[in-house]
Amino acid sequence: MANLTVTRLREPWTAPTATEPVDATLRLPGSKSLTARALVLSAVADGPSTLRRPLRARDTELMAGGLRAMGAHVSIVDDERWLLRPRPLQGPAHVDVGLSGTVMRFVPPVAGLAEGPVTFDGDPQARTRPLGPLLGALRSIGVRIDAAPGDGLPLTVRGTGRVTGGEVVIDASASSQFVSGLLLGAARFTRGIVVRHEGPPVPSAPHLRMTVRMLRAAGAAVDDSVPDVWTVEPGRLSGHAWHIEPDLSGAVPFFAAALVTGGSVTLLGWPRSSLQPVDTLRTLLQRMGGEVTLGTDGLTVRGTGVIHGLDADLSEVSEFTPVLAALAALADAPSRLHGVAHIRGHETDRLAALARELDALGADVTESADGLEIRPRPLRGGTFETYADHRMAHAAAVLGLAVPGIRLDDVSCTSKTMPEFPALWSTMVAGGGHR
Ligand SMILES: O=C(O)C1=C[C@@H](OP(=O)(O)O)[C@@H](O)[C@H](O)C1
Ligand SMILES: C=C(OP(=O)(O)O)C(=O)O
Repeated sequence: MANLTVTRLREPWTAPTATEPVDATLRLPGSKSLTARALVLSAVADGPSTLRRPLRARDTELMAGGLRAMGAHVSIVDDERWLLRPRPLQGPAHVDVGLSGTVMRFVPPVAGLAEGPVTFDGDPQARTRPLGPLLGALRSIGVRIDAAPGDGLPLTVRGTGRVTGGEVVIDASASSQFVSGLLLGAARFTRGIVVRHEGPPVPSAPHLRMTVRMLRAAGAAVDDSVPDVWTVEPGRLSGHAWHIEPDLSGAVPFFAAALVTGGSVTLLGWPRSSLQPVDTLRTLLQRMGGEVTLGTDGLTVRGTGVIHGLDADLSEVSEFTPVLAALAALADAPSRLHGVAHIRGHETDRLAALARELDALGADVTESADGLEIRPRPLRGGTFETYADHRMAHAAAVLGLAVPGIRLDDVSCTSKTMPEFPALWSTMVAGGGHR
């Protein structure tokens, strides 16, 4: 099966160093996770949906492209509004998953509902990301799938237009996205679905709550009252007007800049009640020395001139690990970040990559099975490899605020979730960023 992915051109970048505290008010792009779910739910709904302020980035364009390839009508009215009209899902189709966990885990269950074969492949690193438990679960509810040895990409879902559904048992400890993927299309399965997780804890609980809340908003009957069991009744989903919140994980490096420089960063457009784990981020940043407030103008983080070390289980918010590790390397005391064994299966093995790159800059880092111990030391500039991982690039940018001469081998990986990252970041550091 051909890999149709177009190779990205490497873009080296030297992270700008801050000569004064940042003071910025920014509007950031929409949440990747909310946009991905809104697209999938809209594709299996009965009527048209709109997405207000969605994320326009590689991951969500690939999601839209995959659904389009199977027949959904996705139109980008403008950057503020996308329109999705569901159509009968059909193969033959090809879905390029890029390096996106959401595309590779949310679309195959939906492809089971298509009539005809749907092939999936992605970037070379995508082929090493865990997928087997999801494919096994889908097979157990009647979906035919041919996959590469090791049960990963490239693969073909041989859709028949219907999925029987019913009860599945899965070990979702490698990724919460297995469960979210099974649930998102399940209202359309003949018998709905009961997903029962068996194994070490499922990470990323806030993302599972997001899936459940968005399914309910689309009209699905969902029961998540029993720990590790999720039930979606068969039924129709209605079209919905989705309002996409700004991306919290994408916001983390900008907030970190306030801590590193003793400055202030306000992100506009934060809802009072969020589907993302804002309170967890607030607690973590406060423990590291920041002041966090949610006001009428947005979410503001102020640095107080100190960065404290942090001992924290990050299993619920593992996406934050790279940037928090960068903060930890600049802190006034050692840190222990743990509970995140599964991020070895993210865009890259993030624990190994962070240990290697922080070490190369002079930090004293010990990698454990499920985390990192970081003992701050004076850091020096040098090349920082990003391993095609947007959040490694974010971590390097944060370090670069305080350490001159940090050169990223490639910053284009930030296009996965925020193509405007290098420009926004440079504007913020140069003293701009007011809107
Ligand atoms: O469902 C989602 O949108 C996500 C779930 C999490 O995945 P894992 O549970 O694999 O960490 C998170 O890290 C990822 O960036 C987005
Ligand atoms: C783990 C991440 O992404 P993905 O959705 O590709 O798993 C991430 O964005 O940090």
